Order: sequence, then structure tokens, then C-alpha cells
Amino acid sequence: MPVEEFVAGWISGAVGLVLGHPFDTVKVRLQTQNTYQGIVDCVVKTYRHESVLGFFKGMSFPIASVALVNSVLFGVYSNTLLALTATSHQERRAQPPSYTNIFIAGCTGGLLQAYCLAPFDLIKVRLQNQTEPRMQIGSSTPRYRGPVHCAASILKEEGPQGLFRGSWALVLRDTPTLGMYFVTYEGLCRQYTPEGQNPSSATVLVAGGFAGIASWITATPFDVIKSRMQMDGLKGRKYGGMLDCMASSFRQEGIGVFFKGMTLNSARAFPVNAATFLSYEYLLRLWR
Ligand SMILES: CN(C)C(=N)NCCC[C@H](N)C(=O)O
Repeated sequence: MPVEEFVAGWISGAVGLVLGHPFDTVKVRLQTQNTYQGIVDCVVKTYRHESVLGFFKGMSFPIASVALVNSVLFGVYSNTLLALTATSHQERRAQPPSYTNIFIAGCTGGLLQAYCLAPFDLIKVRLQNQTEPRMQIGSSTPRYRGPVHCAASILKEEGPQGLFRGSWALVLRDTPTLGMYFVTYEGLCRQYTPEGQNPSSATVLVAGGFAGIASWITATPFDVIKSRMQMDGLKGRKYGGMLDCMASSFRQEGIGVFFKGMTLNSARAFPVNAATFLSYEYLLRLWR
């Protein structure tokens, strides 16, 4: 099994994560707290109350974990394509795989990455939702002191299954959308690259950016439900399960609830995924 794809996926995931984390924090807060009037209000309040550090809450942990998860995604995707088409990453420009095989490989990568991502994503969301400013004398202390304390508290208070809260919504979010992610990326690269050649850096940036936008737009409805399920359990249980969360969110907030955070997901998706694909392709060409 070729391992370069896993390593390239790891590094490219970390690059993308740093670029996108401030967008992600604002999005998570808008999806799970009803105290903000919109993106600008959330940005202003976060900055005033918590300084610029507020936007980077919960980032240290994902930088290791999301990179790991990205390595699972890209590694499983590439190795599934190898199993389906008997072509390695280098051979795929000369013998392009069908879009059906790309979609199946992307869904497989998405499914496995969702399982690995579930506990890390839950901890990230819980930490991002802590609005207490850091290190200010006299201010109330946040419930979780950091990722390890957060994981230990969830294990103690909610049991091991607490760490996987929202994982069904995460699987439903990531499996089809990651199939679409790789199909969009490949489709755009093929469109703008002469046959048999490698895509230019500009093509990789644009194709990666649009693949990110397309996948995140379609992922947003389950992203909202996932974030709400992950926050449930913190102060008792509000939802009887994923379907109950969908029904009660819809009843209380209307259809618009499923699109909360879509603008931010899309704005974040372009730079994150442009950088992710560019570093991924660059590393694989470097090691060839
Ligand atoms: C729609 N979904 C779930 C995705 N496209 N996932 C792939 C993640 C790529 C990058 N680390 C990111 O966070 O955008």
C-alpha cells in the first residue's frame, strides 16, 4: 500500500486547517448559539470579548487530529482508486479513472475519515463554543481547560459514546460530499489541462477551491445537525436523536436553519481546499 498519499494528506491537511480555523470558529458559534445577529456581529463580539485569540480556540488539537484525518481521507481515496483501477497516483494522468470510480473512492475515504474525525471534531466544537476570554483575571473560568481536559470530562460525564455524539450526522455529511469533492476536483483539472499532462498550480488551486465550495455547500445541512448533536449533552439532553434534532430545529427555526453557516463554509472552503490540494499535489510530485 503506497504511504506517500497518507503523508501528503497529513501535511496538506495541516496547511488548510490553519488558514480556515477562524472561519470555522465563527461558523460553529452561529450554528449552535442564538446570541449572534449574523457573521459580522459574531466576528465583532468574538474580537471584543476574546481578542484575536478567540478565533483560534480549539485549533491546537485539530492541527494534529485534522491532519491525521486528512491523511486517512487522501490515503484511503488514493488506495481505493488503486484497488478499483490498478493505477497509481502518477499513472492517473495518462490513464484517467472513470468518474464513477472517483466517486466510489471519495465516498469510501469520506466514510472512514468521518469515523476517525468524530471524537476530534466533537472536542473542537465544544472548545470553540466556550466564549469566556482567555487568561483574564476576574472573568468566569471556562468549563474545559483544554482538549485533554475536555476529552476526559466528556468520558467521565457522558461515557465513551459521548465522544461519538453526532457521528451519524457526520457520516451522512461526509460520505456523499467527499465523493463529490474528488469528482469536482478531477473534473475541473481535466477540463483545464491538456490530455496526459499534470495540471498547473493555478488549475490545482482553482479546482481545489471549487471542489471545497461544492462539497461544503451540500454538506451544510448535516453540518448544522452534527454541530447541534455534538453540543447536546453538555447541559442535559435536548434531542432524542438525529431525526429529532432535525425535526425540532426545523419546527423552531424554519428551513433556513439547515443553511446556517453556509456562507462561512463556502468562504472558508476555497482557501483551505486550494491550499490542501496544492500542497498535496506538490508533495507527491516532489517524492516521485
Ligand atoms: C464537505 N467536506 C466534509 C469536505 N470537503 N471535507 C474535506 C475536508 C477538506 C478540508 N480539510 C476542509 O476542512 O475543508
